[in-house]
Amino acid sequence: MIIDISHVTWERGEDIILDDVSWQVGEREHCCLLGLNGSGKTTLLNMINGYIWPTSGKISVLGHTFGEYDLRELRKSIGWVSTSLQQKLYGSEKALQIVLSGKFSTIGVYDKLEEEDMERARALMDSLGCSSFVERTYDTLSQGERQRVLIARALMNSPKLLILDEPCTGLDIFARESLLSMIDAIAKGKDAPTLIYVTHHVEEILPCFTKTLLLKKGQVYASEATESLMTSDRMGTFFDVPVHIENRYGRYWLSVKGDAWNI
Ligand SMILES: Nc1ncnc2c1ncn2[C@@H]1O[C@H](COP(=O)(O)OP(=O)(O)OP(=O)(O)O)[C@@H](O)[C@H]1O
Repeated sequence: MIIDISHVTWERGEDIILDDVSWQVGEREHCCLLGLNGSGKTTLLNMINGYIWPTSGKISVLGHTFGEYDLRELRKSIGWVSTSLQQKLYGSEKALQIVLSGKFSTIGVYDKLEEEDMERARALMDSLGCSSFVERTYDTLSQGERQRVLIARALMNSPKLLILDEPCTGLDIFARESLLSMIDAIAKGKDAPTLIYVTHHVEEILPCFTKTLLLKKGQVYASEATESLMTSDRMGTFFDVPVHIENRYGRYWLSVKGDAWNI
């Protein structure tokens, strides 16, 4: 089992941020995590990466039960691409350096690099369409270019679990589709990591994400095959708004029914 979360609750004062959450993800069972703002997605990811500890319940990631294993070691096998990571990086660093830092899961490179690390970083950048800006500083890159650099960085360590937290935020529609096709290629690759894709948008759910966890107000609303969740009825009840879901070319497209806000 890649992720095994059992009856996890996280309380902050009077507030229950995660409420009796259970979630299992098997090997290469690429999964989407969908929920509106404030539903608890980031909190759950912080927990999977061992940055916060549950008030109650049990967590095991990559077969290691929390509390019995060195989390710093565990994090080396998890690639995590998120906005908070973007904010921590040094803008003056070259894209190649940023990718190389993924080997040590550090911000900046302080350890010795081997020739094969350089080769791997360049090959990853190549496969993610970053070869034209290898030597450019991070702060000169567009949002789409930055996301690709961060994914290359996350893949440096050949992680077993790759978490992509809203990677399409701030991308235009073509940059989004281009990034999604790269993510699809990673999911289908030989020795692919298990992917967790976090989003607010059903349009971004690629066919490779066969399972979906719907999180609502800190609770698991549903965790099952994506196909069975992506119906107008179920998503309308999930969002508490009448919606229409269409499947086109294997992707789901959501529109809010015209009278939902008396438009
Ligand atoms: N340290 C904390 N102390 C108190 N409340 C917190 C803390 N961290 C998160 N919360 C609250 O928990 C709820 C869930 O937050 P979280 O960031 O996990 O949601 P999210 O689904 O990632 O939202 P978004 O899509 O907007 O990023 C929010 O109401 C947030 O204010």
